[in-house]
Amino acid sequence: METDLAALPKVLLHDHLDGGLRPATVLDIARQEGYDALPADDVDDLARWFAEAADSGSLVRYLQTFDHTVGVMQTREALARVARECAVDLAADGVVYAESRYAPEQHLRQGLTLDDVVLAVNRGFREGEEEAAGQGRPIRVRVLPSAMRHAARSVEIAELTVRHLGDQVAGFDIAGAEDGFPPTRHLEAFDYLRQHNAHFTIHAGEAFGLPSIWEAIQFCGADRLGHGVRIVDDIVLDGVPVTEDLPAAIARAATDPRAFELGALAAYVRDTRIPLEMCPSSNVQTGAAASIEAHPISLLKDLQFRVTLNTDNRLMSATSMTREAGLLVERAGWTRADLRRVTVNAMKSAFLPFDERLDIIEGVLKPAYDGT
Ligand SMILES: O=c1[nH]cnc2c1ncn2[C@@H]1O[C@H](CO)[C@@H](O)[C@H]1O
Ligand SMILES: [Zn+2]
Repeated sequence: METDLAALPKVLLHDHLDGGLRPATVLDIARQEGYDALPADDVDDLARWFAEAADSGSLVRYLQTFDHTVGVMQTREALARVARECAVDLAADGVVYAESRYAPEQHLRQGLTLDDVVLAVNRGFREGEEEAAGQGRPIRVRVLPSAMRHAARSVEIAELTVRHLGDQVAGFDIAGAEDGFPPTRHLEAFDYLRQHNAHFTIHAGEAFGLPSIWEAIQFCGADRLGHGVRIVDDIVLDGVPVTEDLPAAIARAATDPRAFELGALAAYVRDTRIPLEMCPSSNVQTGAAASIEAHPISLLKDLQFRVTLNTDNRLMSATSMTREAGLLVERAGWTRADLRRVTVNAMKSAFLPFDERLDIIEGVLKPAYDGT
C-alpha cells in the first residue's frame, strides 16, 4: 500500500496515560523523586523490560507493570509532565483527536487529592496541545478518569468526572482486572453518570467473555466497550463458532459477510452501533488474541461492527497508532479504505459534542483520506 501511514490523521479513543510514558521520563522522574524500585537504570533496558514483562499472556501480570509508571506519577509536576509529553507524542504520531484515561485514585500516595490530580493532568494536556500546535501538529485531547474495577471508589470517581466535565474531561471509564470483577459491582456509579448525562466506556470482553459484555451494555449502559474483542464468541459460521478457526472466518468475511450468524448479543452490539475500542498488540500480549493475523478486529471490521483502532498502552506494547495501522496493513491485509473506516468510526464515537466531531470528520479526516 502506497500510503504514508504516519502522515494520515488518526483518532485514538483508548490510550492509558500511565501506559504511555516515555521510558526516559520514567527514569528521569524516578531519579528526581528518589523512586528506587525501577527494574532497570538505562533507557533501552527499561523500554525492553516493560515490553517483555507485559508480554505475559495474562492481563493480571500485564497490569503489574503499571506499578512502575504509577510509582513515578505522584506529584503535580510529574502528572503534568507526563500529560504534556503524551499530547506531544500523539500529535507527532499523526493523532488529531485523542481520549486519554488514567485512574486518579492511583495517584494519591504523596498527598494529592483527586481534584489536584485531575487539575494537574488537565493542565499538562493543555500545555501539550499548545506545544503540538506550535510544532504545526494540532491535536485535541480529552480525558476519561477511570475507576478501578477491583476497588470501591467508582462512585467518587464518577462524581469527580461530573465535577470536571466540560473542562478537558469528557467521560468516564472502568479498568483493571476483569475476571472476578463484573462491572455490575459499580452500578451506582453508572446510574449517577447517566443521571448527569455523562458518557462512559467500560473495559469488557478482554480477559472475560460474553457475560462481561452483556452486563456492561444491558445493566450498566456503557456507551462504548473497551476491547470487546470476545464478542466473537457470539458469532457462528456454517454452524461452527468462529473462534474455532478465526483465520478461516476472517478470510470468509472479506468476501461473504452475509454468511455469518450473529447471536442476540452480537446482533445488539452491531445493530445499535456500539463502538468497540480494539487494541490489537495489547490483546496479543495479554492472550486475548493469538496474533495480529488472527485478531478478531479484521472479522468484526468486515462484518461492519463499529470498530475503532487503538493503542491501549504505548509503553507496554512498544507501539503507536502508526505502528498498529502498519501491523494491520502488513499482516492482516488492511487497506487505506479500512483505515479510513476505523478512523471515521472513532471520531463518530468520541465523547465530544456532535458538531465538533463533524468538523473534524469533514474538515480534517475526509480531505486527508480522500485526497481532496
Ligand atoms: O487493557 C487493559 N485492561 C484493563 N485495565 C487496564 C488495561 N490497560 C491498563 N489498565 C489499567 O488501567 C489503569 C488506569 O489507566 C492502569 O493503571 C492499569 O491498571
Ligand atoms: Zn485499556
